[in-house]
Amino acid sequence: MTSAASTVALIPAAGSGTRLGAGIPKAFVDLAGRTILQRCVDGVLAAGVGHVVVAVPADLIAATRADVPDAQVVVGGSVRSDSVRACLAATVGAGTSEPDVVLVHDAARALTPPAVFARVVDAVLSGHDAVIPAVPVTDTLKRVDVDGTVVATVDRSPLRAVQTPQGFRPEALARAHASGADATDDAGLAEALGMGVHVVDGDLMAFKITTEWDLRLARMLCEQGAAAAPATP
Ligand SMILES: Nc1ccn([C@@H]2O[C@H](COP(=O)(O)OP(=O)(O)OP(=O)(O)O)[C@@H](O)[C@H]2O)c(=O)n1
Ligand SMILES: C[C@](O)(CO)[C@H](O)COP(=O)(O)O
Repeated sequence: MTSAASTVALIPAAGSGTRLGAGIPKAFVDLAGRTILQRCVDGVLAAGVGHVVVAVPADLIAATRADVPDAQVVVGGSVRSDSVRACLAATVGAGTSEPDVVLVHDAARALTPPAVFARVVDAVLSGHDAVIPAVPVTDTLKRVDVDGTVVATVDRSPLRAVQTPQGFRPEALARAHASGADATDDAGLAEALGMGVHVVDGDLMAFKITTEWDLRLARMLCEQGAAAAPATP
């Protein structure tokens, strides 16, 4: 990552993890001896990010401050976009000196390699307002109706699965979130305003821990010491 640049990472970690079904908020689930959130913050700091802001459920603020003492901790919202806005308000909107780049990174993408951070940050510094990492789609995709009948096979060649960290110039991210709208990712809010969004290569190791299967895979990778090794798409 370009060392002279100042970078802030906003980490939404306030989700409940319904699809994982662990009985506790997903970011606080054990991942081979550390929580998912701790591993995520470890990765963000190892990538050279200067300041980290984490949004968590209100009742886990104190526990999070103990778990990730190097991070600023704020209360998240009821949807992901609200949690990102809570992080934004505590940093970019709080009158502190403005960073060169703001990253938004899911706690649930805990094993993201440093090279992905570097590609995203470098692309923002080279002049893009908004940058996302993405990987090609590898399965055949079909549109299916509510009765379970195939409507069409979709051309997958232009499609990409989008990951985080997503990188922005601070002003661009603030503008994207100004409406208070919700979207599945931050770039979606930028797109809705007509901003250009630049795509760089993601990495399979940046997968999102969403289901029990993902968690098993992440635990195996950590136990094998593979978490720091990049995996190409
Ligand atoms: N109100 C919310 C919802 C989600 N997130 C965060 O956004 C990231 C991506 O969301 P996802 O993986 O879908 O997490 P959950 O919303 O917890 O999962 P689920 O939909 O299965 O409940 C996660 O790091 C999650 O903690 C958040 O900060 N605040
Ligand atoms: C932001 C994201 O990880 C990009 O793929 C994704 O959109 C989060 O979606 P989720 O439904 O909240 O997991």
